[in-house]
Amino acid sequence: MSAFIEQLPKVELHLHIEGTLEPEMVFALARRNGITLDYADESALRAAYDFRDLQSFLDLYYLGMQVLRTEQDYFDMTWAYLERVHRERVRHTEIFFDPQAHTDRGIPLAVVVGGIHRALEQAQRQWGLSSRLIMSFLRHLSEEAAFDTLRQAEPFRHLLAGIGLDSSERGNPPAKFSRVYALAREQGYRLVAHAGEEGPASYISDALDLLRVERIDHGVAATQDPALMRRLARERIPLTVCPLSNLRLRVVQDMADHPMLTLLAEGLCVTVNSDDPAYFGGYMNANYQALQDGLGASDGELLQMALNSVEACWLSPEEKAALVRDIRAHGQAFGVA
Ligand SMILES: Nc1ncnc2[nH]cnc12
Ligand SMILES: [Zn+2]
Repeated sequence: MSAFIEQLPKVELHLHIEGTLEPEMVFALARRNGITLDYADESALRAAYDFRDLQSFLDLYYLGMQVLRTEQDYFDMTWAYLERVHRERVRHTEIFFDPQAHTDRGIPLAVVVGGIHRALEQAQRQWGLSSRLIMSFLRHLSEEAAFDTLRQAEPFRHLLAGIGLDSSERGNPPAKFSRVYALAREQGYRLVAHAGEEGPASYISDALDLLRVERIDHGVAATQDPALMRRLARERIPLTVCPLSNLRLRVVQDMADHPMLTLLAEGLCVTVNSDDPAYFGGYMNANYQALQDGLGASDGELLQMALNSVEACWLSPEEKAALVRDIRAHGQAFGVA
């Protein structure tokens, strides 16, 4: 691991907290909750992490999170992630959770949000590691179910910075949720959506025009549409790109084919993120390292991506300025402009 990457101050903007459940924790929580799993042990589960596409991953992701039952389970999962990324010099993180994947199993939203929020607060107190929480709707479910979830979230409105849209992209276009997004916008939520991961470039334009999102999660399909790329660059719409996720879900066949540096060279506000690190082979450092090793990204390009993450995040201008200073000082210490 390069010392430049290890010590670089980082911001994460695309992380599904349920995607941080390592097989060891899945088994520990299953034992604690008296749940029998279909896999013999941790290594059998890990061996199943060989994905053909997004759906084959999602099937296992929804299965793994069924071990989460109590407020303490949600705390432990979130705390394990925060401890890990604190060691990787992550200074700020914006975290997705999938409420419907829990409430549909009978877990109250108060349990889910309570456990996650308690861990986020402790990380802020203990290490000054700041965070925001983003509630993500499952796009394979109905518009009505998303409306219902938005209503259920009302008591927790003050703990939720924004809403997102994830799960099976193809066949579930942004238009399906335009009315839900309009209501969430009225309620003061910030808006993001997954678009252009497996789906077409038109889903990116639709997320901008129909959902009015301020950031696109993934967005790598933008390379299919030069006019869209120019628009994303001109409007400085951030893309929260996840290199190892794209490789493991076969969005790209090889890291050498990844469009990250093309997007950066075209002037887009691209950022580096881990998506579901327990499933895709690495947290933040590993994603930066993969761009360097597999794509030949220079330290200067990685520094620019780290600065882009600060630009794209939801901290105050003062907090952003402090982070920019630290990232630039890190660059100077390594002789990178
Ligand atoms: N990469 C991804 N795409 C869509 N939905 C997700 N849920 C968790 N990870 C996801
Ligand atoms: Zn994602």
